[in-house]
Amino acid sequence: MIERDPHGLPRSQGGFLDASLSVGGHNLGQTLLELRAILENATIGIMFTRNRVVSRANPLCASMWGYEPDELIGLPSAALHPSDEAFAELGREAMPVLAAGRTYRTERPMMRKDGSLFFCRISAKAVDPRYPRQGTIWIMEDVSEDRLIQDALDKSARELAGIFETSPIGITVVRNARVVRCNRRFEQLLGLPPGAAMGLSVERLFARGDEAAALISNTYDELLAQGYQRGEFLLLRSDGSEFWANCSGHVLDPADPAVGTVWLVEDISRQKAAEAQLKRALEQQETIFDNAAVGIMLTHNRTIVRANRRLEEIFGYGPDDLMGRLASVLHPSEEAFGRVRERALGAIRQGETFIIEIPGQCKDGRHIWLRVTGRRTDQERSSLDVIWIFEDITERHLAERALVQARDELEQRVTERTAELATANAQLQGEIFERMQTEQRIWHLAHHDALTGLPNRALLHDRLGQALAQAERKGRRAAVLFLDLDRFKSINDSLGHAVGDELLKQVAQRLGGAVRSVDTVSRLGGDEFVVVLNDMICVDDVVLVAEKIIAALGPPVRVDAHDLRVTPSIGISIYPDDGSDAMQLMKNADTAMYHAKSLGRNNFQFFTASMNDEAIRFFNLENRLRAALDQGELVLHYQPLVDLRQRAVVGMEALVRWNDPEQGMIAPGEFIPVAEETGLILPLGEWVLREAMRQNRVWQEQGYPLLPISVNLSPRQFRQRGLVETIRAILAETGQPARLLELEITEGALMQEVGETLSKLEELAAMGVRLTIDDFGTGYSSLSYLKRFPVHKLKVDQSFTRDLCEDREDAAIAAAIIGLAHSLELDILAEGVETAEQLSMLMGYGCHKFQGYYFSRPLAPSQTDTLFHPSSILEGATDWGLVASP
Ligand SMILES: Nc1nc2c(ncn2[C@@H]2O[C@@H]3COP(=O)(O)O[C@H]4[C@@H](O)[C@H](n5cnc6c(=O)[nH]c(N)nc65)O[C@@H]4COP(=O)(O)O[C@H]3[C@H]2O)c(=O)[nH]1
Repeated sequence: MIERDPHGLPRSQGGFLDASLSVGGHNLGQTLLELRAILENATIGIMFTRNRVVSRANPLCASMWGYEPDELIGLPSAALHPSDEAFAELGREAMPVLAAGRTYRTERPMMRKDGSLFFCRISAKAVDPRYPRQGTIWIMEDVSEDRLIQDALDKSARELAGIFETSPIGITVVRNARVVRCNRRFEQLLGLPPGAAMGLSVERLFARGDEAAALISNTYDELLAQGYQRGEFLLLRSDGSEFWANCSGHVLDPADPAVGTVWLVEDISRQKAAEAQLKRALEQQETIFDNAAVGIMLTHNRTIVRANRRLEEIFGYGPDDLMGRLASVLHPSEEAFGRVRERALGAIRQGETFIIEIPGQCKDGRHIWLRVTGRRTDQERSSLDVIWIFEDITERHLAERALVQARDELEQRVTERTAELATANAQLQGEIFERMQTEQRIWHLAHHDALTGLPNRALLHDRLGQALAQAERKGRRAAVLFLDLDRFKSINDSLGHAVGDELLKQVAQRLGGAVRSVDTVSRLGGDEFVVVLNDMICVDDVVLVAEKIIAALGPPVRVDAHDLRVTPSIGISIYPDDGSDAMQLMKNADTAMYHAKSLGRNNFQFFTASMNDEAIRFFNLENRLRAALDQGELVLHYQPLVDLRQRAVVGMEALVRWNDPEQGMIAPGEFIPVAEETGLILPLGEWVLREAMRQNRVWQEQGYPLLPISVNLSPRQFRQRGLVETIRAILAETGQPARLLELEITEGALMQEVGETLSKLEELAAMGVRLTIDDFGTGYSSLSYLKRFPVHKLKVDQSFTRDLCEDREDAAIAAAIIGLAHSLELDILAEGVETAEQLSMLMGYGCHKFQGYYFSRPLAPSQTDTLFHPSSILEGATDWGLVASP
């Protein structure tokens, strides 16, 4: 076995490795010795491995790994590595290279014996690539220190690169006036794409190209002299726009300026713009200050340090006169200034704006009014700097004072006027109240009957309209009761208006008591009343009310000393059966009322269609009568008035007839009431008067004896104004003496408006006209009046004559009337005498003058034989032996 040294080489002493050993002529021993010397003294580690075990290593290797030289030989190669994985990785990388006979190079961490690591640069090569088992030679170098330096260098280079690339400031390295390096920011500032700045001439970067060269050379000179240079330059972007840049440059190596310079480039366009803006603002502020329309003043601790032109103008000072003076100079007095200052200081010290309106004093002593605004300009300093604004409000102040004065005056006037108005208003209120009361009175008067206080026609229509609307809404009925008091006219005529009025009042009260409060009782006028019954469910209810009314009016009405009996005739129309509107219903109720009257009074009648026909007939009759009057269809018949004692005709009564071409002769009973109601009686009556007088003249001219003619005067005709004049004119016209005219007036007509009647009768009597009371006994006559009236004759109404023989009461009345006439020394005539019995009885009562069919019917004027010589006169005279009497 060959003895080996710690490096794995055969030991020389006592072995084959000595200088004498030679092979093939080479001195092998010498070679080995030289090799050992190399290994032992090499400054790099040399190691041989075979089968992943260290087979030989020089001392440096041992010291590098911290082993004793002997300890390395035979050590597995893996023990030298930090881990088995690191060793395996090296193997994977190195094996292919070594097998290819090439040198494998690497730098890797290795692990010392003590576990510490060091960095090793390695070169390895196979001893014989053909025979891997021959092993591998490894050249090792400890590069840990280099490595640390390099790492530090790399780190700082990375940090610099990071700064370089992320810097918000453009950075460029310039060499020979060209950009040799720059960061992205630098390119962005110039508007260049990445890499485009490289190699650019510095001159190209400047906006003013012509100035660039001089600028650059100056800058460079200073840069080189100081090693540092800073300046603001106007640079040019690639798109032609310009920007201001702050550029600071450093020489990279002052010892060798040729290495170049580094420049930091910052865009200060905004800053420049802000500066320009600030400058402009200051200039503007200055302009405003100088030209402001208000006075502006700056004070420092009460001293005026600045004042604008306007302030000087306001106070009448020259330019800069106020500078350095105390602010009190602008106030009327030191005390006034002190007071203002005291008030202002609190607010101003707290940084608030102080506003006040005060008087100020001009240079010439004149006082003006000012609005002063003050505000502190130095918030932090201990001294007090204040800006004051002065507005001259003298004119406004004066105007305001004038206004206040005017307002005060106005208020005074308003107060006075208000008082006046209040008085006027109170008066007005009073007047309005009075007027309202008057209006209410007027309304009441306009809508109520003055006598009874009942609703009048106008209000009735209103109420009726409401009742109909209500009935329609509820699907009920309403009734209209038209009520007329039978024989009221007679009472009125005979007992006077006062009695009649009182009677109507009491009737009104009784009617009101007979119906419900919701119903309406109204008076149309005269003795006509209308009752409206609301909300009637059936016609039977209406019957009940009508009966209630008749019952209510049943008991006699006490007026003065009279017990008056009035009975109603009631006509009823029902809504909607008898008409859909107020007018129709009223008309139909009226018609029904006439029907009730014609049926004997004191009863009620519902409207029927036949009644309506009757009304229509009445209407037609009126029209026809009017035409008849015009067309001369009226004629007069005459009936003789006989005096049996004289056995002579002592007068004629004119009775009108209507000779209708279609109907023949119509009796006055049919058309006189129509004429009376419509007013046609006035022309008709006048015609009768004229015709009667004319006929009498004709008879006189024919030789017949002079006889008075009796003419009927209807009540309306008698009341007619101008009646006396008309009669006088007719008598004159026909040439008849007044004593040949006898006027027959009914009792009722005479007893109306007694005073007027009396004067009219007296006028007629004075004229010579004779007056007869017709139908005596049917109305109410006051004996005292009878005595006073210039009446000549009474006519016993034919109703008493008719039943004289059968009815003792009628006989008694006839006898009484005849007796009355005698006692009043009035002429007496009984009408309607048809029989000898009647004649006999009447003569027995002392009546000698008669009119009736017994002597003659009314005849046409041509029948003079009968009219002037009624045969019955002689017969009567014979029968009753009157011929012999005187
Ligand atoms: N049953 C019966 N009747 C007899 C008898 N004798 C006479 N008469 C009728 O009795 C009426 C008497 O006239 P009167 O009482 O003035 O009543 C008159 C009078 O009030 C009125 N009248 C007639 N003509 C006129 C006139 O010209 N003017 C006015 N205002 N009224 C007139 O018409 C009434 C009726 O007149 P006439 O139909 O002509 O009726 C007349 C006459 O024809 C008799 O024996 N028996």
